[in-house]
Amino acid sequence: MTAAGLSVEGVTLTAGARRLVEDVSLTARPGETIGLVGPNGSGKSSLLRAVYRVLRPREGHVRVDDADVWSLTVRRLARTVAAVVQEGGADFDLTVREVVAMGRTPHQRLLAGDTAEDGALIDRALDAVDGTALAARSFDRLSGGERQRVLIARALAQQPSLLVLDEPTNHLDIRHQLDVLDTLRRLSATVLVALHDLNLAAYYCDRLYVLREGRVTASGPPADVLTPGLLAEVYGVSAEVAVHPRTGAPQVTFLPGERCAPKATERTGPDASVR
Ligand SMILES: Nc1ncnc2c1ncn2[C@@H]1O[C@H](COP(=O)(O)OP(=O)(O)OP(=O)(O)O)[C@@H](O)[C@H]1O
Repeated sequence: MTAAGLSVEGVTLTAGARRLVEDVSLTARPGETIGLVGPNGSGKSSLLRAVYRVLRPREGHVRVDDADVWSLTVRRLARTVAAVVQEGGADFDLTVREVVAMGRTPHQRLLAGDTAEDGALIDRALDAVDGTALAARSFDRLSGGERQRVLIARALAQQPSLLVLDEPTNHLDIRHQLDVLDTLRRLSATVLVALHDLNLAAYYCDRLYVLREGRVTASGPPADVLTPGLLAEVYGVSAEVAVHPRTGAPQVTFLPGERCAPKATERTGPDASVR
């Protein structure tokens, strides 16, 4: 598995007359783990959809290793980019192992079955999400968290150069959240992941992009981005941020009794520097 560079350049996404994302630029160097954070409706899922080529930008480009994603064949795209998305819970009527094996399809010749190497990759992907014991179970009868882990295993089996994940820790208990994020962190692939949990984002991501109302409002290493001022401005919450003495990562402690309103998006004063 190799890692790809990602370059999102001035992307604007629309649905009818509505602008979902406006003039967003983002880069990921090969092997980086990039976190997308921001309030509900800020455009994270829409931006991810543009990266895995479901939403075509109205303006701008998404390039993976310098190739516009819209110029790739479907097969080439599937060998390069894997996605774990929120709407991925389709009814498959397949066993867990069969669902994970679907990740190998882009690498196989037409009608060729799984090779021994495919089998080993499927086993390894299942093991990485603590899913070996689920292998013979019906995917449709799994719990929400079990399904989520299996869909992550399918993406791992795909051996992508770029892995795009929308809230992959949704439905997972804390142990499995940490296991999944540890696994992503160890991958050589480039990872773009939308996360709501700012402390997990701070610990696992090399850099963060903060979206607000469809625009990037701040970006950089977590320690630079996750400041009390930014959290008040973007989320309208009071928080303290300290470097945790054991993990070395910024740790956000929310102060629920001191909620404040998010600031208006118009930036005319000195605060414009957070952009
Ligand atoms: N197909 C669509 N038609 C109209 N509006 C849409 C469409 N898809 C998304 N939106 C709107 O675009 C905005 C951004 O949505 P998006 O799902 O990208 O946000 P998000 O940051 O992922 O939110 P969340 O954290 O709640 O998952 C929202 O206001 C949403 O209602």
